Amino acid sequence: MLKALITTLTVSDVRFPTSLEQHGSDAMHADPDYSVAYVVIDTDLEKFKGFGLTFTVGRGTEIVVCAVKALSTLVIGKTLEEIVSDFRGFYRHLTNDGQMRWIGPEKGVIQLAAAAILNAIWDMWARAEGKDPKQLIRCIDFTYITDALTEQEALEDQMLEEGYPAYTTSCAWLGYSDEQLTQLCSTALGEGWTRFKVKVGADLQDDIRRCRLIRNMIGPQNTMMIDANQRWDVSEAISWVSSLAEFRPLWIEEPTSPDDILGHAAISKALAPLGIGVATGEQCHNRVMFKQFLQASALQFVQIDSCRVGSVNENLAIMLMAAKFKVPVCPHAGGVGLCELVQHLILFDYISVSASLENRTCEYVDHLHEHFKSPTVIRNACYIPPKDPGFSCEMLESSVRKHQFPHGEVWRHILAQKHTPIF
Ligand SMILES: C[C@H](O)[C@@H](O)[C@@H](O)[C@H](O)C(=O)O
Ligand SMILES: [Mg+2]
Repeated sequence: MLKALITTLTVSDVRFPTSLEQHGSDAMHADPDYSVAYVVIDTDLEKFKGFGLTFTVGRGTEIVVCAVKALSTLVIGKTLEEIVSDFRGFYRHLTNDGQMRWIGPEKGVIQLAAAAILNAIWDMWARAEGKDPKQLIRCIDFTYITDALTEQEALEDQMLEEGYPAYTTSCAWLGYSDEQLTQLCSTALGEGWTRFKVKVGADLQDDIRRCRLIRNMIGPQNTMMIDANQRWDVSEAISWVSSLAEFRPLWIEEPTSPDDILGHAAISKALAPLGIGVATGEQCHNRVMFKQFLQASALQFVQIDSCRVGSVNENLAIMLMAAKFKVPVCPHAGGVGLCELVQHLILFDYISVSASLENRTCEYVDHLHEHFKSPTVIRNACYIPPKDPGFSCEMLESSVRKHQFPHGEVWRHILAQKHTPIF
């Protein structure tokens, strides 16, 4: 299958009307419609395809779709073997095209588009190799090295049996009422969740009330994180979060502009005595910025994202740097398909890089998994390793068809109700 020649790349604008119920809402994104630019790569081998996506929150997905189309010219006509035998070279070919790099480089829409394509290539490669977690281990001859390597097998087994610890963001989106918070939090507690993220940043009194409600429900032993989605200036972040310190959040996520590395460093320094760390990464453009965040001690939790940067290739670099700086990786997930993708990265981080669960947890959001062929499996608030070969982001054809924007039946109906003409 490695010999397969890439013949076509199609990309669709697929949107889910999550804003209707305020799912995903935060202090900066009041009405997200969770969406993807969804990529399908076809080859000259019948039925051998790759599936990839990048996540967006609605309007603007059409621009990412355009960027994917522009980049597709760099992929079509190559064999999978050509790509993966010099994957570093291909990565640079895709992200450093002499003309297209001007609209990046390695940031913004063009970077999201590169991620969608690279995710699809990784999916193809994993399918070609038929990799499942056990198969990788079965390739290794452990003779004479078991004193050094049995641990790795044990880590693998532990993941297969117990899974990777997750936290939930589904209980406390900013647009949810207190009644919803209470009901969702009590259901989550019943399901065994022990870590809960609460959206903050729009109104301090609301935040105090909501954090108190959640802390009272989850008790002192469980973990709470808070997420401001870039809402504050640096000094405002420090004073606002200090007012929430009594609720003992583990971290404040995205307190200020995602580009302000020194600002994050100042916030980290000010909040350290309160025992509150800074987490960021879901809108961090690339490995260079992560390098500086780490060098400046500007974050205490690295939130890699499987679509914001250049797929597995770039996330491997970020995970290895995080390990070197001894900062835990706690990926950003949720949206559409992010949980499906990022679970692969976090398992790699645990089994091959960090070998530690200390201060580590991966985000989980309980929306839209039903649209995937191999949805994530959560057991006792842990990600259970996926068994199907691939990158787990193949969507159901019927879901793609119905949610295509603007002509799929779901959107035709919504736009007709709003009397919005379909362009
Ligand atoms: C608009 C989105 O739902 C964000 O609020 C979401 O990604 C969030 O920051 C998160 O950490 O899950
Ligand atoms: Mg966040």
